[in-house]
Amino acid sequence: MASATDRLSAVSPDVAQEIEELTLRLAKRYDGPEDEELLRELPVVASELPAAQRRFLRGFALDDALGYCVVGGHTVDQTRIGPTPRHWRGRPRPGPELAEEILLLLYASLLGEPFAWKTQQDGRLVHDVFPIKGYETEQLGVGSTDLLTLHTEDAFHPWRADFLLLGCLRNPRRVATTVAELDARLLDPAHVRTLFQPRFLIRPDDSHLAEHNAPSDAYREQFAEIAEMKRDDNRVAVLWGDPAAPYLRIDPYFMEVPDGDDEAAAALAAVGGLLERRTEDVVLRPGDVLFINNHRLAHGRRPFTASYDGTDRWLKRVSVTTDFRKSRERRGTATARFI
Ligand SMILES: NC(=[NH2+])NCCC[C@H](N)C(=O)O
Ligand SMILES: O=C(O)CCC(=O)C(=O)O
Ligand SMILES: [Fe+2]
Repeated sequence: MASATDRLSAVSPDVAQEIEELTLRLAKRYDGPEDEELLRELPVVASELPAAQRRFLRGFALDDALGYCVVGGHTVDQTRIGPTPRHWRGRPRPGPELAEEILLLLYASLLGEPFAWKTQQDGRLVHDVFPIKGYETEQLGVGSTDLLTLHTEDAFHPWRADFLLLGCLRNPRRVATTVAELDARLLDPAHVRTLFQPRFLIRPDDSHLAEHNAPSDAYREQFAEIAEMKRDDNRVAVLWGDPAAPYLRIDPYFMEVPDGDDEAAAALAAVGGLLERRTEDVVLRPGDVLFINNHRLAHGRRPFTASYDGTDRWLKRVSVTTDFRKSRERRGTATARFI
């Protein structure tokens, strides 16, 4: 078992203030989270983050053993960021929370390159996670009243994130993010063998649907591809890598097994059930950054009732890849960040 010190790192109030000064300075200098100059500078400026936290994250990434860790203690100026928005579309850009977005991007740059999808949140680099009216029962980050079921982020996609960062701006009613790591020793070896084989159908989750994005002709091709993948017979393995400590790729809500493959059905139920039984709650506080190893952790969110009065839970989300080349064919230019 990992000890709490492996999982948690906190910056002191003094250091938090220095970091806030840094990110506020950067927020003045750059146009927004997608500013090319900012993105180019990220790893250079990230050297101004405290050595202890950089070392902590280096261990998290290199050791590749834990599913998640948290760096906490950052300052979030509740007055400056303003009320939790009603929607991520139609907001001033940049928003008053640019400093917090930059903090996430700085941390992201220590792990790899931040990237995003043309088919999610109208092609933004930093996503919002807050409840939106009308989406209560959706299996989306912007849902609320239904449990957000355990998933690998963008599990359907071969170029899914290696790391996922969730930065908490506010969470007054202490709604938990759910986390589940896999201990494959607890699975029947026959199930493990099956899970290593490409016998599982997986489909894009609903956040990539055209109906959840503003109509954009520019990305017509990408949405058509998502629609095709929804229909496709895309068969993947759930486990891969080191047989003794396999990586995980799972989103049972959007998965099936081919008709008649009872072995695959039993194995998928077994791993899903194990993850559910081992699920823990992580309640993020403002100023916490949750780092997810997207090959080791399945995550989700407990159900809650939104108030839509500006005080709702508000997180920011950034995807990170350790290998930009694998998506190069689709990114137009070497520095383009949208797949
Ligand atoms: N099991 C699931 N609900 N998977 C989809 C997760 C939500 C998705 N990542 C979003 O941006 O909203
Ligand atoms: O709200 C959370 O804590 C997690 C959200 C999430 O998993 C997502 O947006 O994909
Ligand atoms: Fe997620």
